[in-house]
Amino acid sequence: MAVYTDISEDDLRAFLTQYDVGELTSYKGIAEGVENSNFLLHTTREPLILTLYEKRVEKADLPFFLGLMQHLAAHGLSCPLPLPRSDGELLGELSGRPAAIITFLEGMWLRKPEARHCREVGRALATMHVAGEGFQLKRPNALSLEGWKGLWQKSAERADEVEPGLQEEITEELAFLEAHWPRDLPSGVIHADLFPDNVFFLGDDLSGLIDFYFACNDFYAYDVAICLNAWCFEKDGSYNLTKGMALLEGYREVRPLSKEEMDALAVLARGSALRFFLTRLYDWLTTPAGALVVKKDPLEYLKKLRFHRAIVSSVEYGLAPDIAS
Ligand SMILES: Nc1ncnc2c1ncn2[C@@H]1O[C@H](COP(=O)(O)OP(=O)(O)O)[C@@H](O)[C@H]1O
Ligand SMILES: N[C@@H](CCOP(=O)(O)O)C(=O)O
Repeated sequence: MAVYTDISEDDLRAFLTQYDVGELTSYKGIAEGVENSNFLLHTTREPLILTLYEKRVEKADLPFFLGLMQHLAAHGLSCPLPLPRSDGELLGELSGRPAAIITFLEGMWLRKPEARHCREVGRALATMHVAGEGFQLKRPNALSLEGWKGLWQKSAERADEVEPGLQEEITEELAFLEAHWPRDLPSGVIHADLFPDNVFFLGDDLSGLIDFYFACNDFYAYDVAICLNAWCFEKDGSYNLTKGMALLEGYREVRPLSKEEMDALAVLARGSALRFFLTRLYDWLTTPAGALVVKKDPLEYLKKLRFHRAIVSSVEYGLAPDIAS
């Protein structure tokens, strides 16, 4: 459960006087998520989500995230909208944390997504990439090569506690990625964390995307690689080619992938696997026992990383042989 910061009813009521949302009738902490504290608010009008921004979110980045949601919603993507306060600001403060209220998105995330859902996700990801064009604010990806190195320095010494030999393996992987990371692919605003828990469905229909708090400017194909990792592997660690094919086809229905992007998929997937491995490893080693959060397993991403190392052609991800190399 991710509620790092508690709120009192009095403080919440005082906070809400700055918004035109009706009367608060109830509120509760949400037992999901990893990064921030989220609360579901019921009012005499519509349900709302209150988010208190926590450790990994820089306050200076919040105008980017909140402005992006407004931009994407205005350009045809289904996603939550931040509510302005009576003074026009999107951001306030509650219990000593930066805080915002966003609209409630109907739907549920899928515990067992199937290939047809992966196709929808591919389409939605490409729709987001297209909708993000023209968004004026920029945010470099803090969790790309330089960020990985910083995270690794904080965990390297203790990595072998998680699996013997990890220190050497990850150090070599970082060196490989530094030498082979693409320099020039089509880029723009990416979601950067489009995992199943951030995509809502109503029945089989995708109802919207949430959690834009890792969004940044980076290669579009890197976002595709993040989704392949997050959606197309089975619990036993195997890659599901049918899901990969569906996700890539869905994406390409909305935004074409160039040959350069397709050729780069394996290295981007390695980088993406390393990125989630490193944040999970850091959290694994540092989250205090008893914290109200479910820690995610870094080794799941180590297995994915090893899978991508063995890829010789992007056909293996599900791209048709005539367009893959
Ligand atoms: N706009 C929203 N509408 C409905 N539920 C939401 C919304 N935003 C967050 N939630 C709920 O809160 C949970 C955690 O949100 P998320 O943004 O993923 O948190 P975190 O950034 O901490 O990972 C989601 O799984 C969902 O249940
Ligand atoms: N998706 C990341 C963790 C971030 O969690 P989220 O709740 O913000 O999606 C991972 O799986 O490591």
